[in-house]
Formats: sequence, structure tokens, C-alpha cells
Amino acid sequence: MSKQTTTPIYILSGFLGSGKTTLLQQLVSYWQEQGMLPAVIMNEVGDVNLDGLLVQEQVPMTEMLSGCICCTIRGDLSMEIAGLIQREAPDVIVVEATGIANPMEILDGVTEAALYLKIDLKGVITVVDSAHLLDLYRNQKGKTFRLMQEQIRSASCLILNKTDRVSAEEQELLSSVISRWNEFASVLPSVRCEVDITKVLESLGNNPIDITFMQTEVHDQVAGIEQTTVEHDHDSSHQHTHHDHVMVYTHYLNGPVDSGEFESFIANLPREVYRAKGVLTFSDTASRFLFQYAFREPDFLRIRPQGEVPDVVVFIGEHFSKSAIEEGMRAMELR
Ligand SMILES: Nc1nc2c(ncn2[C@@H]2O[C@H](COP(=O)(O)OP(=O)(O)OP(=O)(O)O)[C@@H](O)[C@H]2O)c(=O)[nH]1
Repeated sequence: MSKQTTTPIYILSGFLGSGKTTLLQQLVSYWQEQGMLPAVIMNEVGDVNLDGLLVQEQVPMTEMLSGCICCTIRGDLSMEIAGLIQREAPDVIVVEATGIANPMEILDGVTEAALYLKIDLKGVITVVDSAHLLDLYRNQKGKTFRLMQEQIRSASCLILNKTDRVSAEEQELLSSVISRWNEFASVLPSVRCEVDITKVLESLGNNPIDITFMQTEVHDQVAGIEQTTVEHDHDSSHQHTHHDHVMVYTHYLNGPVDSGEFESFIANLPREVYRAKGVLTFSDTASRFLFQYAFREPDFLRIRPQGEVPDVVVFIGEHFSKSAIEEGMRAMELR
């Protein structure tokens, strides 16, 4: 039985690896401390959900894999929201979009659901990787730059994350740049998304989404990007394509690999691979690890996954050679 109350919905946006899951964990803990039941809709471009390993088991979660909710599987979003509300009656829902999602399209998906469900779209929180944005800002071109700009423009609250990876002057420059792009959203600088969650939620209340403004002002700017990066296929939502400039390679490992060898393989990844994540067993350490790689920075977290989780690494990027990555990985497995 679904509750008769209105369910608030938050959209988490931000480029691949910016820190969305890191923020999601904080939001979930915050709501749990308030005695609330948060639920999560996770969307991944790859076919495995590794971020799910970072969310506590008792949090109801729906996964939308192998596609991007902003385009090919957008139609499914309102059904997922409806299903979650019916099954779990959560007090609040967070939709974590893929890093390549266009928030305008997700807003469309959620508003579609609002036609027949009692939901209240609270706003878009966009997480920004400071170092990555700085790098793209200095080049001022490319689809990734425009997409990141779009994600910033559609936010009601902006988390300027990973400030540990830029200098104080660079952080100031970024703050002024993003405030110019989006003068309505609050900007909260952070390291590992450690922000005052009450401030985030308050700022959403103060900067409600003005969909009319976004449709006229922003959509015009987005139009060019959509045409070049999105394969529109609204009729066949199960044909899982995604943004055409983004590639995903999922590599299942046959066994443990040497940690040093893996680290040097990652250090030498081509620039075109800008995000990777996986679960690994190393031959020289006892534990298993959740591996992350975002904008050239690797990270390893010791984990004890519940249930069966294969050793797998997902590589995401643009125009990289899948066979070169596969060969490199296989070579490590053979040794
Ligand atoms: N140096 C640094 N690393 C961070 C910070 N915040 C998060 N990270 C790391 O960045 C990586 C990506 O973080 P996630 O929270 O998984 O990013 P995401 O946006 O959910 O990634 P996708 O779901 O793949 O788009 C992880 O290794 C985090 O530990 C930060 O402030 N500084």
C-alpha cells in the first residue's frame, strides 16, 4: 500500500566521478538520523552497479543499469519511482543519475511521474569535481565541458567538491565561474562532500526549481549538445544505448592480480579513460578492494561484499581502445 503523503524527490547530478555517491551516503545517514526511511534510485551507464556496495543494505534501492535515465531509459524512471513508493513507502527518494546525464531530461522524467504520483520534486543537487572542471575550463571546449556546464546550470544547489585537489586561488576562480553560469544556486565548497546537509536542504527550499525558466533559457543551450551526444530512442526504451561519445568496457577478471602491477597499469591508462571502478582480489593481500579512479586519481577501499560479487573493472571514457585495455588486464591475470 502506498502512503497518501507526498514523497519528496531529490536529483543528484554531476559528472562521472565527481562525488555523487559520496554525497548520497551523507544524505542517507542524515535522513536516517532523523528517523526517516530514504530510498535510492541508482542509474549506471555500465552493466554492474558497484556504487550500490557503498549504500547500506537496509536502504531500499532500485538499480537502472546499462543506460542513461536522461535518454534511453527515461521512460522507465517514472515506473521505478512508482514501484519504489508502492513497495517501500519511503519518506524521501534520491535519484542518482549517471555522470553523463543531462539533468533537464531527468527533470522531465520526474515531472512525468508527478502526473500520476504524489511526489514533490525538491531540486537538483549538482556535485562538481574542482580539478576536473578547472582542467576543462582552461580548455573551454569539448562535449564533457558543455555537459558539466549544463549540469551546473540546472542545479538548485552546487557542491564544489574535491577542493583538496586545487589551490585556494583556483577554488576562488571556480566559485566565481560557476556563480556566473548559475546565479541562483548556492555554492558549497567541500572535500569528500563533507557539507552541512541542513544547508544543502535549506538551499533547495530557497532556490526552488523554476522549470519554466529552465525550459526556455537552458534548454536552448542544451539543444546543441543533445543532438550531438544523445541517441534519442524514446520508442524503444529497452534498446539500451547511451550517449554516443561515451564508451564503457566491463572486464570480468578470471582471478587475483598483483596489486603493484594493477596500480601501474592504472597509472598508465590513456587520458581518454576518465572513470573506472571495480572490485578486485589481489594476489599479495588478503582482503578484497573496491577500486575507484576518477579524473586520474585512483582510490582503494577494503571491502567485504555481501553475497556473490565478481571481480570486475568497469572502464568509462571516450574513444579509447577496448582491446588494449582487455589485453593489459588479461596479461595481469596470466602472470
Ligand atoms: N581527492 C578527493 N577525492 C574524492 C573527493 N570526494 C570523493 N572522492 C573520491 O572520488 C571518487 C569518486 O567518488 P564517487 O562519490 O563514487 O563519485 P560519483 O560521482 O558517484 O561517480 P559516478 O557514479 O561514477 O559518476 C572516489 O574514489 C571518492 O573516494 C574529494 O573531495 N577529494
